[in-house]
Amino acid sequence: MKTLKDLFQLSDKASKNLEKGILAVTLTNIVSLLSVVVVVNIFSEILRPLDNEEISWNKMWLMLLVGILLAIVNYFAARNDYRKTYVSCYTAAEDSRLRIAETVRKFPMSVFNSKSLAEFTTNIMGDCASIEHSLSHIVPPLIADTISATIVCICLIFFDWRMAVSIFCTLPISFLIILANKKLQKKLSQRQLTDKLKASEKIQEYLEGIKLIKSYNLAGNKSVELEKALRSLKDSSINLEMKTGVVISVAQFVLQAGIGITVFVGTNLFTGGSIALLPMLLSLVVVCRVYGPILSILTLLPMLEHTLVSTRRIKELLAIKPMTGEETLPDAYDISLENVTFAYEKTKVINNLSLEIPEGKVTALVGPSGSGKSTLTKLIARFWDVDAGRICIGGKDIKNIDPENLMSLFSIVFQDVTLFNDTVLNNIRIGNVNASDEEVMRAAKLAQCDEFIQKMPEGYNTVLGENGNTLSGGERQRISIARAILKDAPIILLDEATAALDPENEIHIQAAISSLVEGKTVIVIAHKLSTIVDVDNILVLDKGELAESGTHTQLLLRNGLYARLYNLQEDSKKWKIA
Ligand SMILES: Nc1ncnc2c1ncn2[C@@H]1O[C@H](COP(=O)(O)OP(=O)(O)OP(=O)(O)O)[C@@H](O)[C@H]1O
Repeated sequence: MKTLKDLFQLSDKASKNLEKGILAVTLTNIVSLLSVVVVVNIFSEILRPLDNEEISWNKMWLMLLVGILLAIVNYFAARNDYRKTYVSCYTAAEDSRLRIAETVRKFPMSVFNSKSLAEFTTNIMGDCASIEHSLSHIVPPLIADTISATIVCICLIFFDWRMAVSIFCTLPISFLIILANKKLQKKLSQRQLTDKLKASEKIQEYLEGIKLIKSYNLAGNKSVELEKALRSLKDSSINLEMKTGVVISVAQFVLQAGIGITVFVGTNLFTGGSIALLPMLLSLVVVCRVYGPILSILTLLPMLEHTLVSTRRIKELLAIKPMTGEETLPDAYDISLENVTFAYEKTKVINNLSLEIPEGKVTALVGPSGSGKSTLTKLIARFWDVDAGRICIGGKDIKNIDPENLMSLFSIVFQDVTLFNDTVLNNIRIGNVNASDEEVMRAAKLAQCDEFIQKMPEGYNTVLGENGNTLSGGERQRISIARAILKDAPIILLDEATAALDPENEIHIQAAISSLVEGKTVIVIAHKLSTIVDVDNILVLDKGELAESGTHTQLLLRNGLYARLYNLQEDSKKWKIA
């Protein structure tokens, strides 16, 4: 019952259609049982001459009319059943998928740390498909069959209670067998779906790491892991099917023993003269017709249990609290951190950090690897919420600003650039979806992209392919800068934009960045300290704390961590590969 409630709660629109669908299936079932009554009545009339009685043609015509009416009702009910059921199942799946996609967008990044991409894909595609299937193929027949079997049972009790008892006496035992195995069924379903998820993760890992696997000759090792996951999935799937199959078969066998009991009881009652031929025949026909829906209930119940796992996973996902905030955006863009502490899991990455980043100036973040530079920029953009302290922009605590609104204040150039399988024009337009073609091209020119884009087969209309694999690292970064220029946000976060580039590309990128940062509040994470010697302010982080701050000259004079890092880099320029 709880499973059904959960399923219905997933989509209001779908559940309304589903109710109509269920009503239609019930009607179809009842019509098909009534048509048996009509046929039996016609036969009993045809057999009358054997008892030297006259056929009642009035009754025959009435039965014929009822038969035609039932056929018409059956046609419309079946049509409605089909339409409403399928509309509702696809609506529910669409609603769930859209709700998940919408909710996922607002999740704090901590959720992505604890859940793999394969898990999200499984939730959005696999679990929703499972709900789709259960709403189209399990729930309507299950409810409708239960209603129609109950109605038949009640009618039969009034018609002849002895026949009713013989028809339904095995039913409670069959249900007990199914219910007694509910726990086992749940365990097996859970295991199979977990194995399915593991297999998806392994396939994704294998495909994503294919370059690495080839270069390190890991094909053997990695495919062993993949094979193991797939074998485990096969085993748990077979286990689930076999054990469920055995339980269902036993329950169905017990139920069908009722046919023999009905024949035995009916014949005895008839030969004993306590039941007429017609009611006895009717009971025998009904036993065959009503067992169809009951057998299907016995099969559908375990399948519904399987859906419960998917429904629960989707409910859990939708229950994750998104980041919220009601305050309006600030008018000023100076950034201040007050005693900020943050840990990804347990280890503190930012430790009681306080600092100021002035508006309209360039501030560089430097420090040894792992000192928390990237983390700090992610906290400023509210990808994560701080554990203690606060971060303010223009005096407003960012925890009180809706993250999506807040994002409009930032243009971010990440180290790894994501490109979509779309035209160059549309890939840049991600910075501002309302920008005209001319505006996109202007941003591309400022970001030094125009030259290489013009050389592409179809210029700005060239489709980049899967993640823009055909572009060089420098070209990807320039596209990313063009996006940021197009967004024209007041705060720029630059994450190592010039790392690992050849000198020519670096000159292009520096020119692109100069266009981007003009008049903005800029935070740049720099590993190449030579690129930031002229910036307004340098913040040196060490183990999540502010070690030093000042201009390049001030910091060199201080002869502390910055001076050490700078001198090390200057020395490393003299290194050669022997
Ligand atoms: N998503 C994450 N989940 C868990 N730990 C993380 C995550 N991202 C970073 N860390 C850890 O937090 C610490 C700080 O990482 P961060 O990337 O902020 O440092 P960084 O100074 O930018 O380093 P680098 O210069 O090498 O990029 C590191 O120990 C890192 O392993």
